Amino acid sequence: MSRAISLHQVSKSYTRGVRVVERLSLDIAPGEFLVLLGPSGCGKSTVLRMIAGLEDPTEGEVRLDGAYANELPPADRDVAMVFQNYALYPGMSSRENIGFPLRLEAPNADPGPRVEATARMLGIADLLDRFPHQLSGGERQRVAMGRAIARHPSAFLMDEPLSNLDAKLRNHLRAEIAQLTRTLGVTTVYVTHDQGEAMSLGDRVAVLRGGVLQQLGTPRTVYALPENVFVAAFIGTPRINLLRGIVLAPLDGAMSIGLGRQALVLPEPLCLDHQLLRVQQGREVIVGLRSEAVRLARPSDARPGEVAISGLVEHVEFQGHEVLVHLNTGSRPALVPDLEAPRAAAGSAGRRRKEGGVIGRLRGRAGGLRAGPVVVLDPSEETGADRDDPPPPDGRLPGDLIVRTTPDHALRHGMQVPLLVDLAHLFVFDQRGVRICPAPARLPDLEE
Ligand SMILES: Nc1ncnc2c1ncn2[C@@H]1O[C@H](COP(=O)(O)OP(=O)(O)OP(=O)(O)O)[C@@H](O)[C@H]1O
Repeated sequence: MSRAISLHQVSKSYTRGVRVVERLSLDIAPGEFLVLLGPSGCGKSTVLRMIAGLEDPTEGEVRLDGAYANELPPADRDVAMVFQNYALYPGMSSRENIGFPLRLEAPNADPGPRVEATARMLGIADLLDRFPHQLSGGERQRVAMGRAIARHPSAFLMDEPLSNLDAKLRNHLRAEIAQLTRTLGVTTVYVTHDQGEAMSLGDRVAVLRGGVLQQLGTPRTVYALPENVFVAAFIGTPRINLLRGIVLAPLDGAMSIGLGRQALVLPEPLCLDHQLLRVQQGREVIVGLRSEAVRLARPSDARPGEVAISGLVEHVEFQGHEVLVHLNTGSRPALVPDLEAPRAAAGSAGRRRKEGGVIGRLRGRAGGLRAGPVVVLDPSEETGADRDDPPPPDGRLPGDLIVRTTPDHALRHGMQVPLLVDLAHLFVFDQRGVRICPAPARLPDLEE
């Protein structure tokens, strides 16, 4: 039997007053594969542990198949957990490790047939008599999966089960997990900070930031219609280009979005999404362009909906089948604080110092957003650097725009190249980081 799992307004505090999960509501259908995705420390494991019964919610309800389950002991929840560190008993063989929970459940039954059937399913039948120290990482994780599967639980809870493995094995086991959970039809909640893993495994992905749900949707939706700049930046590689822009909507001329030294001129007649941007006239916004939204081509090659800008080649990253070109277009990048990991220490000190500055203002505007502002419009205000010469965010190479292209372009540092931006792939976010183009599905009531 596969289980429905619901969280209703669930919050968790370990320390009084500090919520690591904030009013989280999720409905996971029987047989669904749901991925909890977010950066380190955003509360993913805590959510999983509350579903498993290993942590009590401070507020809210956990429901299993619709029934209130906050007080149900872990052993009565019929869920199996798989951990990052395998958690195998070192003194037991694979056979004993896989059979252990079966012995606990039914001490008088012979676990042998189920252990062997599970091992065959996972391709580890020949490893049953080995001990954990005689197994590779991938084999250990298969045994750990076997221990979870053999019980025939009604849900799997997996906490970064692949993160200790090398990239090749990770991809391989990822495909196995996808196939296995589909075959078994068991509800699975899977925690990861790896967006690629989330996108390839999940029926739906729940993106968390600072304990707050940012978006819940299919991989396709969170990629194509991110609700805010954090989701846009967290999902997709290379990371979406985020540039500071200003909406220019003169009464007597073409509407455009200024990007520092250049502008995106919005083609007439304006589509509905661009018409709706008119109310932002004069306001700062964040422009999001994924690498596939921009191509290296001359203005004369423009297709309908494409507008021309240009960029100076700063760096060329050869990737074999494609090339990532880092360009300087004369615009300023916008930062997403939680994702600029190497900056964390200096950034948080800077944040404290600048509480009254732009961060404070943004925090104020963000209102109830406990996780703080989603975006920092000006990196120089974060770093205290010279406004005219903002350094590239740490961990990123110079340039404000990364474009993907084929390896046949002969590109050199310092070349000026023509670019075409496909406005069908234009994202615009407001100063709080909320997506305003494409327009949100439900527009606010204009009477409000
Ligand atoms: N037992 C605990 N006592 C106090 N604080 C805790 C405890 N467990 C977790 N936390 C804190 O709660 C926050 C969320 O932790 P959690 O492990 O859920 O995050 P995560 O998203 O799973 O992170 P990671 O990907 O690094 O495992 C963190 O700030 C963490 O330090």
